[in-house]
Amino acid sequence: MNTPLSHAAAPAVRVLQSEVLSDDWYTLKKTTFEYQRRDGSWQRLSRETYDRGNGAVLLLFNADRGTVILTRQFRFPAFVNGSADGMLIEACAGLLDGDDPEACIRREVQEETGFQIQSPRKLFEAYMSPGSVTEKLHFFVAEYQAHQQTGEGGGMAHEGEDIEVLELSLAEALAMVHSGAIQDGKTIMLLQHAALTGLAQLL
Ligand SMILES: Nc1nc2c(ncn2[C@@H]2O[C@H](COP(=O)(O)OP(=O)(O)O[C@H]3O[C@H](CO)[C@@H](O)[C@H](O)[C@@H]3O)[C@@H](O)[C@H]2O)c(=O)[nH]1
Ligand SMILES: [Mg+2]
Repeated sequence: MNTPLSHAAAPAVRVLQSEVLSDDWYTLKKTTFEYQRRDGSWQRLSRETYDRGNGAVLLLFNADRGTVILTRQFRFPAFVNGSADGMLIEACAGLLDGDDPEACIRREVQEETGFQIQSPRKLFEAYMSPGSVTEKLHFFVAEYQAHQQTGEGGGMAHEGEDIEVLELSLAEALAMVHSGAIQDGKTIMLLQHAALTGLAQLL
């Protein structure tokens, strides 16, 4: 067994050829490259990568009430992969679209939930599906008070968004993770982080 740092130096990669397979919405490429294995030998590989940029996600919470705000919306990829109605419960999230992660998540929270947040706190960053999707997600938390909800949320109807805003206790949300009612990875990560830390210590 090796220590985690035994292959920490940047791996040697020689990109030989890259081909765009689809760029109708975001970009799917097929790239052929040579990778130097740990024993020094070079191996030719081919991988498809779907590049839709990076994203940000935020858990809105109220420590006094013990609650969180989540969203519920139709996700077609989940629908084609076994979700009965395709409706997923998620923390508010969006694609960076050229913004920095904090500006992005402020905008998305406003559009999707109607809340205007004060000071989001960055927790960590994570690759969510690194075998094929390039995306890195920036994780945030922010405390909310009822008076900060200045709009209805719901997302951008002209872009096809139809987002329901839910307020749940953290305990209810965690029970929904265990029952399978919440099946979105980023949301499970944030809820479990909140459970480990405790809502009062999240900020
Ligand atoms: N026309 C078209 N529109 C699309 C397509 N794919 C996405 N959209 C639209 O692009 C917008 C993206 O909305 P955002 O709120 O910015 O992103 P998101 O889909 O919520 O993404 C968040 O969740 C993802 C899934 O967990 C994350 O991957 C992502 O990083 C982010 O956190 C939505 O209006 C959606 O309908 C497509 O193939 N075609
Ligand atoms: Mg979104």
